[in-house]
Amino acid sequence: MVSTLSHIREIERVAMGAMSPRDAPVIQSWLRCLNDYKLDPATAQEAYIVPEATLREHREQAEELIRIGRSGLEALFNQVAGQHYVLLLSDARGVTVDFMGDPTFDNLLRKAGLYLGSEWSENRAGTCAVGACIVSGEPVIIHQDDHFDTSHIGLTCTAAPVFDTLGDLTAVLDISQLRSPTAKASQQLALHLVASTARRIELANLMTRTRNDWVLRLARSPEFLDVDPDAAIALDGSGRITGMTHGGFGSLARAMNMKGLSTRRFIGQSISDFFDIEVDDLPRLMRGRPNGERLLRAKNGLALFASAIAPVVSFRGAEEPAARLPRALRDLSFGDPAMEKLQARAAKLAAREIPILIRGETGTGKEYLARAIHESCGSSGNFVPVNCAAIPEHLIESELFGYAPGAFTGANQKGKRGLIEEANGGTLFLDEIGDMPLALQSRLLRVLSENEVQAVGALKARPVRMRVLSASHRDLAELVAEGRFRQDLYFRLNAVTLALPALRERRDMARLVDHLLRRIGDENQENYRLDGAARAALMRYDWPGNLRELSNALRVAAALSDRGIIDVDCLPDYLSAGRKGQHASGGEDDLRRALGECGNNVSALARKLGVNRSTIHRRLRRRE
Ligand SMILES: Nc1ncnc2c1ncn2[C@@H]1O[C@H](COP(=O)(O)OP(=O)(O)OP(=O)(O)O)[C@@H](O)[C@H]1O
Repeated sequence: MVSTLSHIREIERVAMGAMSPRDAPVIQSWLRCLNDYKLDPATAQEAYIVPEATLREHREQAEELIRIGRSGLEALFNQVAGQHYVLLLSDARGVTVDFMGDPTFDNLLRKAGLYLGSEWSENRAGTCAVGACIVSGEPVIIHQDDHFDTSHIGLTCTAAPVFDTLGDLTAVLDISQLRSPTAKASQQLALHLVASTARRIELANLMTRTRNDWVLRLARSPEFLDVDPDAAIALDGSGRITGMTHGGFGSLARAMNMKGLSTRRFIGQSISDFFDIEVDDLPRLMRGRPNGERLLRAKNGLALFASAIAPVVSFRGAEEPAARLPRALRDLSFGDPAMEKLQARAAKLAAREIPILIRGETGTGKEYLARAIHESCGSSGNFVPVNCAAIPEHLIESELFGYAPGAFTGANQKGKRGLIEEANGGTLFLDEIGDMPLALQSRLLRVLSENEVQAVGALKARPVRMRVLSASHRDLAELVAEGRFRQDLYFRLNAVTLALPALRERRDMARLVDHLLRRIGDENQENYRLDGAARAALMRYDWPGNLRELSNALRVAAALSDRGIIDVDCLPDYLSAGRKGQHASGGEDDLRRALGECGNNVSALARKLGVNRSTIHRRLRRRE
């Protein structure tokens, strides 16, 4: 094996621009380690295993992926049985959420980081298969001293990406060995195995998530059409593409001479834009017909075998589970599996006084969900939202706890009832709870454990009883680990977590858009309709501002429409131009630039981005 010193020297030579016989992805990753993450090849760092609470959160968020990926992992593990391979399934942040390895080597594997909870992001671990795959989105072999960090140069690791149906990287499947032959070519079979398992996981994921849609399986050879197709596409009732297996469709798109591999470009477009079929032709491609008849042709002439699977649940059927939900929780989603699961859990929890932590990016509807839970619980008290990030720090205490008459100079003579008391008998919704100052966290904890509140300057505490819902877009477990959030309060608020998916992850986008348009139409007593190009632009966009941004964009579009027809000109410029908008989830420098463009007016920027003012303030503060 290569010595540590010669490895460091080689990386230094590459940094100086020397030619290297190594593969391009390895060199690119080394340069990222040096230039972007400022890693030092001379400083070896052992594999990092995240704390147990963090692992639990990552696993909870990847619950469905783990379930779907499991059988793929098991099949692959059986294929390589006896060869001392270890399989890791990591999430998009590089944390290993599922693992399969020989328990005899447990200690060695854990030390090498080939274990549950190990973090293989490139900026932490240096060049490694999982990290390089996350950055490039391509399958990759990182063999022995391809690794950047000398701690890992004994390992061989091969990884393939797993994309969700909309084309976002959602996981990485990795196959590794502690010891292997010196030649990198020895891992080619591993590369093939891991890539085909990733393809199957993508297919299984598509099949689970698109129960209400048609699925069109495509293969270049008729024999594999029903058992192992090259790719699959999901289509809604009008023939619009709602999802696909990314890896498989990417290679078919190449064969169809379509430039640009991003499958996002296809979402929302009609199937007849790419193939010589209409939605009405799908039944003739169903199983049972001879394979020879199940042919379709791409626009460039490429012939493919196709097998269509009808929606498992009809649209009417899809409404049945929703009908069993309390009214307030019903129109939260329209066939998105993750949201349906969340709605069912929320309905069960609504009736009990269990504290719930709602997680989700800005604008995903955390407050909307909290209100729906409150309305479903049958209490007659108030719903009192408190945005902990928006209230200035010196006012939070008196706002929340209230104050006694003459408690401090400038206070109202009669004193003031705090928001906690306002919520007595109802629901207190603590939004952005991660921004609550530490000193007040202790006081809040006391209220929750003792069911009484003491106003500022008051001699006696008053009894209160309410349900507490809280929300954060930040990782509270991380704040706890950093000592910025009290662990006891975290456990008290987080009896259970409901995680709202980002809009770009949702599978019911088309129906959600129709629902929001219907709602806007009811308010304006008008009927709105999107033309094909406008709908495609909406489907393609990333929606960093989530539901708030979407709902604002539709409101503006409705106002600009002619006789209710919404075309691309009615959409915000950043949508109709097809570029990604400048948005609050981008870098803080982008945010400063965007703020400058709005004349440093935070309200104007918040309106433009479709987020709350507090979100902008918070992100700017984080930069300071
Ligand atoms: N399921 C839904 N159906 C329709 N509109 C929704 C839904 N969820 C949220 N919205 C709308 O989206 C906007 C944002 O929702 P909300 O304020 O609840 O998000 P949030 O996650 O709490 O945002 P923030 O992180 O900025 O506090 C609101 O205008 C709300 O009415």
